[in-house]
Amino acid sequence: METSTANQAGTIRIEQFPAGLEDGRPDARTMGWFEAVRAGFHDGAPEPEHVAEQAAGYVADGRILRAAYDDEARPGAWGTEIPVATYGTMVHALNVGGGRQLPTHQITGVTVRPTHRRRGLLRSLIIQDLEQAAANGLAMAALQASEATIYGRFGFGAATFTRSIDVDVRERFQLRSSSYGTMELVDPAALLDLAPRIFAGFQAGTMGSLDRQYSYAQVAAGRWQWEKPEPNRKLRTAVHFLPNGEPAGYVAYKFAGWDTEPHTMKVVDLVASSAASYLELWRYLGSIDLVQRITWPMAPVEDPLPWALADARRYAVKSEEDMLWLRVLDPAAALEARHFERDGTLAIAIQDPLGLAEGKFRLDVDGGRCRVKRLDSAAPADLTLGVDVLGSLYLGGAKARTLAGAGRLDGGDAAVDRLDRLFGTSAAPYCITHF
Ligand SMILES: CC(=O)SCCNC(=O)CCNC(=O)[C@H](O)C(C)(C)COP(=O)(O)OP(=O)(O)OC[C@H]1O[C@@H](n2cnc3c(N)ncnc32)[C@H](O)[C@@H]1OP(=O)(O)O
Repeated sequence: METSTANQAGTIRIEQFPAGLEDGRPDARTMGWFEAVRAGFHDGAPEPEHVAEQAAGYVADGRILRAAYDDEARPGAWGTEIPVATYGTMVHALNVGGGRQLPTHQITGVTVRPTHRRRGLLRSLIIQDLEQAAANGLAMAALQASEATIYGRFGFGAATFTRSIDVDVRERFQLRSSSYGTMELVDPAALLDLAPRIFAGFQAGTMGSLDRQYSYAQVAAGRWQWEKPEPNRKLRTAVHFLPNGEPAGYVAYKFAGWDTEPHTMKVVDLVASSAASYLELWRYLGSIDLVQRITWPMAPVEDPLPWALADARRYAVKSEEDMLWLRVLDPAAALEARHFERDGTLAIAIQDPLGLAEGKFRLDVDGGRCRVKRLDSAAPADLTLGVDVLGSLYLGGAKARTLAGAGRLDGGDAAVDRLDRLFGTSAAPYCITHF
């Protein structure tokens, strides 16, 4: 697909194409996209020995790439085949509670060349893409934001959060519970098969989790690093097996080096399909000799670990960050897909700067299922909120009371409480998939 957009940068040609391989190499458009996206995130030029594997990963993910080209050649400038803006999408399942999964439109790899920034290129790309995703029947879009100030204007709200933690594992590290099942150090290669299997258990049981793309099993297996498809020889991996022999959790980790004080083990990936497995992974990490600290940037905000420790002060939260941002494209389909823990009724007015989710809707929740009816514009609403606020509320990761206090939604106290009761979840949503 090809379109043109006239913006303050002049006429820019936008193309949309699937990530592609030709004779085992990225095709020309995919290669140009790689060049541009790496420059956009301040990485070096793509390394010839890596691009084929990376492109194969993109193909496996079914990624669709968008690229904006400025065809006006200037002497010595980067070739016109290298886009001035990049944008990528793929679709994976989002756990929306009660084990239900909602196909979700993921946006990634958004960059605009410094020479073309702030001329409306991102705006053109994202509007075109969101409209297309909605027309294709996708009810939800998601991204992770490099800066918190960019995507609210396009209807995205922060929906899940994670903690970066340091755990002191010197002599006093001890769990209150007795051990369960067995931990085994395994060859990282075994994770190629085990990691997706274990993650499937996590995905099925964790509201807010997004299914993972191709690169995750490669990283857990030590075949790739996060930054590039190059083996990670420092990686160690251990698996938790239930008493019946089923693999239920894994941790991939690497030593930070003897020069790092305190001596630190960095968790690269940690996935547990149950709370018990989660604690066994930590029991294992805490038992590694010569290590004084474990670091992990993806801990849950409602983390059982400090409560499981004999000394909770071994556990320090270094920061808490937004992780998944959600954008409702179709309110009726998104809300009807979600599981609700309580029944109730509410009429909401949604304001959407792009018009996609604009309107008034009545929510009737019965037995965990929501039925949504569109109301006419004159109908009264209990609450008025922006579509970005709905994105933050959707998984229960933010409370209406908090957002009302911030002046982000309009309505009486009783309606705000009703929304919180309706959308409340027994566990905070949790996503450990970067994309
Ligand atoms: C999902 C992801 O991939 S997140 C990664 C995002 N990419 C990066 O952080 C890489 C470095 N940054 C960039 O490449 C660019 O600056 C981008 C992609 C963030 C913005 O691209 P641009 O083409 O300059 O944005 P564009 O001109 O369309 O701006 C659209 C609106 O967003 C605003 N905006 C753009 N970037 C930013 C920013 N970094 N902070 C705050 N506002 C911003 C603009 O002011 C404009 O506002 P308005 O239309 O409401 O007046």
